Amino acid sequence: MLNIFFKIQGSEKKLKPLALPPGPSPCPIVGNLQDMWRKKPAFNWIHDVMKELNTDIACIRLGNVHIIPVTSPKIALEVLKDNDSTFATRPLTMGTEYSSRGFLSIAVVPLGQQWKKMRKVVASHVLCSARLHSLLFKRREEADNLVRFVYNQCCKSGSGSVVNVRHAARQYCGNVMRNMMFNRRYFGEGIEDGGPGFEEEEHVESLFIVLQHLYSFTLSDYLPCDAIRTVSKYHDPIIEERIQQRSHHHGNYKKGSDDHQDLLDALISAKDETGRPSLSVDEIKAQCMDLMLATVDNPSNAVEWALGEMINQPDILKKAKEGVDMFVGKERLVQEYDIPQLNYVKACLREALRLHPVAPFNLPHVSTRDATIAGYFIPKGSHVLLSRLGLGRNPNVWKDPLKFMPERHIGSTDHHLQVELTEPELRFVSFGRGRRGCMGVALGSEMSVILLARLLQGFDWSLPSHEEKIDLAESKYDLLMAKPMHARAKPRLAAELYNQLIK
Ligand code: HEM
Repeated sequence: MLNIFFKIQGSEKKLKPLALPPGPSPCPIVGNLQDMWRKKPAFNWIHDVMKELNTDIACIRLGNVHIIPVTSPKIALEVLKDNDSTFATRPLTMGTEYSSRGFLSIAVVPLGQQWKKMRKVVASHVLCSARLHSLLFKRREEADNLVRFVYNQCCKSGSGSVVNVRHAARQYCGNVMRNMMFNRRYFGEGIEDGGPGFEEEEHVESLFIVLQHLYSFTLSDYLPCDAIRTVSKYHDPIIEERIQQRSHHHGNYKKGSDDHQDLLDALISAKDETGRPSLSVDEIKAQCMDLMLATVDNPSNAVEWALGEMINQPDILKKAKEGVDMFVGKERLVQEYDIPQLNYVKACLREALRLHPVAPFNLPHVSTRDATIAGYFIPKGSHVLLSRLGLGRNPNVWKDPLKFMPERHIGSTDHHLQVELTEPELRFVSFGRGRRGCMGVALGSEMSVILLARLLQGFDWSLPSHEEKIDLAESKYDLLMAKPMHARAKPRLAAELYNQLIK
């Protein structure tokens, strides 16, 4: 059989064949492609196959590529901890090549000099704690705007109004990143009540289309191209204009004035050892796209699911609200400096990230050489997919895995005092770990906690009339809630607190 790798074992120098992980037998040439297409969505088929074979690691052949899904933390750690450097590159796809302008940015770029350079520039100039700290006021503006936007919807009716939580959450994420990156909330005129205009709707919607298709198993390279063009249509003129301005004001652009730089300024003004700009115009454009894509989906999806689950379990909702009231009170709005106190809110978010990940798999990790994982042969070029779904819902790891139970994250061994959203033990995937781990742990955590905490503190949430439960069904095609979550919001703080947000 072709798929067997012979390994010389110890001093005996006996040839011992290592097998590939178990999997459905592949047809010649196309492998398992036909099976997978017949049984869409692909991730369901893959998880069904693994269940049938009773395995936490499998091998699926798509054409000549070995896809290796993994559903146990032990094996996941073997990949991202013990063999991190072997599995640190990404697949080459048309979609990712296009979205990164020819592999110029970070997240989807294969391991190499370009990835290294961009990761270094972004780590030291863009996502460093000094920069994030200096842009706190922008995140605060957007946290206020979120409350204002929801409040304005409530004011339309005395008993509270039904709010589209998905919409509010996604727009908050888009606003935060637009404000931090481009120093603006709106590409166009915006809307009086704090909500998005046409441009912002189109921007955020296009980001989600790109994300949905980046590594999908379907041949959908054309759809994301349109969406990428739409995002670029908004970003690129701002980037070009800013680069021009900065080159005109070169003389006045003092180093000491770093304080008010937004992320775009930070990218433009980054210098290499010789004092020349580190990044080309294309690299800046690609990196802005990359950061925008990386920011919007996880926090908004986690909060939408968390709040839906919490409305269906009022005890949990009450406990989370009481937590915020106890540490923050009702006299002022919750802020980032409160986050260390908000352990129960963070436990709810961890639970949402575990049970309702935004995507079935982590970003793919491709091996740069042959390797052995869980005693199986993993050939060079394999795509290892840590299953966010399989890990987070693994019944050998989690009791009642399908139940939303934030308590499971409180006081567990590695979280004595502080609940964090990170999960380095990979019992579920939140930010991953290792050299391809998420670069936005601090920002992503802050955004998620503030988004949920502001919604909980600012409003009493309940079911829309005539509904007995929030419908927590998943979409047929992915892991999003089948329908955008709608719930009734009623202001619960003094009117002055909301009114002072109205600009
Ligand atoms: C709750 C929010 C977030 C979650 C759950 C999350 C999760 C992840 C995950 C699972 C990965 C892939 C890790 C891997 O390949 O093993 C990743 C990669 C990445 N994330 Fe995040 N992320 C979040 C927010 C952010 C934010 C706000 C930023 C930046 C503004 C960001 C920037 C990145 C980048 C640049 C990568 C690619 C790293 C690389 O390939 O070298 N993320 N993130």
